[in-house]
Amino acid sequence: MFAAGTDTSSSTLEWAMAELLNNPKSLAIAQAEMDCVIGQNDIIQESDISHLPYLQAVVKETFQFHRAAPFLVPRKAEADVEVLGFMVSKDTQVLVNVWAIGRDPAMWENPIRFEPERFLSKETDVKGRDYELTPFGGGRRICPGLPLAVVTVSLMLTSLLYFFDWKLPNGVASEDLDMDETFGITLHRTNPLHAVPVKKRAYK
Ligand code: HEM
Repeated sequence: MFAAGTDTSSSTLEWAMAELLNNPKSLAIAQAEMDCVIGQNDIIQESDISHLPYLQAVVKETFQFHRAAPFLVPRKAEADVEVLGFMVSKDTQVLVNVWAIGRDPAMWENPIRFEPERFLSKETDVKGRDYELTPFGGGRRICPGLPLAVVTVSLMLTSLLYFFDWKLPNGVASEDLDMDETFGITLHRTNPLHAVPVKKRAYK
């Protein structure tokens, strides 16, 4: 439970920050939205998230682009079954490559570009009903931490962007930020993100 709940959320948050630093226009839009919605309250509440559509789109785009569990949890076929013309025999172990679904141009326009805007005009959600976006899996074994994870990633990201501006260290240009991925049970950045916070407002 601890491994399933911590590594996945922290890795998703790190990817979200990396993508925003790599895409300064998206970062500016997300921060401007927070300045407008949360204003000078200097405190963030869970209820603010529902008023931050761009932030929600950034979180969804991070889930779509960097699936924390790229192959979900292995399944076993209960019976012989045909899937898309392939015969899967009873008892075969099946891995669902949701990472590849997230990069499939047949499913997504510009799949390898970080574009939160794609979610502003779509109802697609991560709750296991839209098969092109299942970062939490689906069916009976869907991640039980889904609601908690969506809220914590959204709140942590909002806190980082509302209270701080962010720079890359040592004059690294945003477009040069290394975005290499390393696969395992969970998917990580190959090199941890180094970013410099610049205090923007005080926490009350
Ligand atoms: C960004 C955060 C997270 C992501 C992307 C994520 C993703 C996943 C995925 C893909 C699965 C497998 C589902 C399947 O194969 O259909 C899973 C299972 C699981 N997750 Fe999460 N998870 C996250 C956060 C959490 C949190 C916060 C908790 C608990 C507090 C949690 C607890 C679990 C547990 C217990 C399972 C195993 C469920 C089972 O096998 O029946 N996860 N998660």
